[in-house]
Amino acid sequence: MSLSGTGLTLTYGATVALAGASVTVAPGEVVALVGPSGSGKTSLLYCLSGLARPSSGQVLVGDIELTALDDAGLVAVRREHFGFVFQFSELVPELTLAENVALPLELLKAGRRDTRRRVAELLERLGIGDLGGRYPAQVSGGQAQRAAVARALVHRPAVVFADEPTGSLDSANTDTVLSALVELSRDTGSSIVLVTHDDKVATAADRRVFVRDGFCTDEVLSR
Ligand SMILES: Nc1ncnc2c1ncn2[C@@H]1O[C@H](COP(=O)(O)OP(=O)(O)OP(=O)(O)O)[C@@H](O)[C@H]1O
Repeated sequence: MSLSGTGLTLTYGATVALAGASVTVAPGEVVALVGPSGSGKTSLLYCLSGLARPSSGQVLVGDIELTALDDAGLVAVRREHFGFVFQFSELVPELTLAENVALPLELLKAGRRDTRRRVAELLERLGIGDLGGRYPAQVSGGQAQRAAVARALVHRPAVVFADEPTGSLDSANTDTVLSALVELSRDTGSSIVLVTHDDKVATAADRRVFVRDGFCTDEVLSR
């Protein structure tokens, strides 16, 4: 599914976070949003993913107009078509890693056996196959972030949104988490929209989109 945002604006009181930003992400494409601090990268990611409503502009996911949906419609699209990875893994502390990874499939009412198989396969591929029974507090930050990547991809979403997914990791864990995210998304055909300050992470993307003063366009980027 392609994803596009057109003419997105977002204001917080007197602060203009987005000033008419436009970006299109092709199916399977990995796009890094880069730019100075406060330029609007996270705001853009939030508007594209339905975590925030733009003040004006349009977001299309395939032929679904995200910006026209009510809250229940937004939740349904996010559950089925999107996956999320944040800077700190934000796993549910009361659930084991395997239970955390299974959550998106359970919300979509997937069968129990398929869920168990898919969760085990992903944990294995991420090198944490033996940690499925542990709770988030019992694993390292890098291991928790790998589980967060598994959770974002378990339901084969159209788009994974990742806000500083390696921002809290050392360089070895950054490499592991980043390559897992990109490789697994190739398998599932998911596109990735990621916000990063790390040049190495941005280089792993198919394309970089420069956000400045709440603005970006695909034309500027392709220069
Ligand atoms: N919840 C909020 N309330 C008020 N202002 C906000 C809020 N979120 C963001 N802003 C403001 O909107 C602008 C864009 O912020 P945003 O977080 O999108 O930038 P960013 O490029 O992701 O920054 P960083 O790289 O520092 O994370 C900034 O001026 C910021 O202070």
